Amino acid sequence: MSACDRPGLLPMEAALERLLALADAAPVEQIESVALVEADGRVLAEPLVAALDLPPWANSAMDGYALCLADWNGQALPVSQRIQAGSAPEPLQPGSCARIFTGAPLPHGADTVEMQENVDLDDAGRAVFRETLRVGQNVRAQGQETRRGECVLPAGTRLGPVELGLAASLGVAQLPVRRRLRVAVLSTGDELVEPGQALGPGQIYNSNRRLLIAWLQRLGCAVTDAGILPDDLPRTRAALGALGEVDLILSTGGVSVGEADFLGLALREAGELALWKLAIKPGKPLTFGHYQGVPVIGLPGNPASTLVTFGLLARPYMLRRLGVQRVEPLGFPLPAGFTWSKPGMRREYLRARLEHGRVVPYANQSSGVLRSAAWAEGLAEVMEGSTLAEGDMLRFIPLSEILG
Ligand SMILES: Nc1nc2c(c(=O)[nH]1)N[C@H]1C(S)=C(S)[C@@H](COP(=O)(O)OP(=O)(O)OC[C@H]3O[C@@H](n4cnc5c(N)ncnc54)[C@H](O)[C@@H]3O)O[C@H]1N2
Ligand code: MOO
Ligand SMILES: [Mg+2]
Repeated sequence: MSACDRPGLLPMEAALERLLALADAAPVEQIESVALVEADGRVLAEPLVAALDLPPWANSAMDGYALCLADWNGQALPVSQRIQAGSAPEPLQPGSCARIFTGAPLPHGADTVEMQENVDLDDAGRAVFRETLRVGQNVRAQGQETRRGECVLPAGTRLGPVELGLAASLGVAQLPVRRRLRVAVLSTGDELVEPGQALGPGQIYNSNRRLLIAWLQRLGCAVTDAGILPDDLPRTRAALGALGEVDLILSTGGVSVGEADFLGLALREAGELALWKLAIKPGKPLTFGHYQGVPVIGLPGNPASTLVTFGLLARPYMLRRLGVQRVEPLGFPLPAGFTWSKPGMRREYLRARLEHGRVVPYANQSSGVLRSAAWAEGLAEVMEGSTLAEGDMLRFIPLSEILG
């Protein structure tokens, strides 16, 4: 029996497909204009079209001498002007060359730049060109990077340092972005206390809350911290109903089959439990539903399960709601540095790192062990039903690809 055949266990692709379809059906459409300095991590709402050529004028790629090669007879040329970046040159005097520096505008009439290392100055201060020259060498033509009117970034681009630099290079000071996704974070569990407090009997510190809030902030979300919810059905209902205007409720814990797992129960009772048991490990009891019309993603409470399901399912869902098209991490193939002899029913995401070019998993893969992810550099994907010998290829998803 494969994982796909196993009753009630949904394969990863099917779960993601469903989540993305739900996201497509509930897009965040509002747009706001933000200064570039505020735009890191936000999602571009309209295509960015160049309003000017880049570069705006031909300029020199080297420190050296600019000349008109067509008019040159191979003789030493007098230096008729000096052009620094930021200056406005005179047209090039016929029969002369111009001293020029990197990024300075080419004077009208010049078509070629020779780097200064290949030029000598004779006793009369004329430039002697030692090497063969080629028309256009070391010249960055106007519009060679971008022509006015070209789309340089499509709508739905997630803005990062490169995109912001590109927008700045085009003189754009403000960008239209989708408004922030408003996410409420709920931690469920009677056993949870916050760091800084004393641990009572049976209690543990709430780690998921900090993990998720930091991650959501990196994702550009507006976060409502809804604190800790006790394992109690009436209070779960009340808390879910009191979260105000949010686009998503993200909870951890309380979604498995235990008698104290009330999140799933509250959603089922409201008639809006949509999901699922997934064929992935960790992360099997991921839950999706709505509460009074607001989407709810119930992440499994075990911290490594929270990490994997948020990174591989909730994060893509959230980005898609903002209009990002490619939302899944790509990862890349790498050879396994371990063997896997027992094919599993669920696809496994091992917290792993690279050692000597091979993927090595953390020794303790229990889904309660968050330390595994702090040690790891990525998630090693072991497909359901498969075995691995050392050197077999698997997909490695760097944590850096999903953490942000
Ligand atoms: N009989 C079964 N029991 C369990 C199954 C199952 O199929 N049958 N699935 C297991 C799997 S797999 C997972 S994953 C967990 C998921 O459980 P829940 O999502 O209901 O989460 P809880 O039971 O509330 O907590 C699980 C675990 O994680 C700890 N936890 C919860 N929240 C936090 C937090 N904010 N910070 C740190 N640690 C947290 C909690 O104390 C538990 O140890 O269910 C299995 N059981
Ligand atoms: O599927 Mo659970 O998340 O392994 O512990
Ligand atoms: Mg439970």
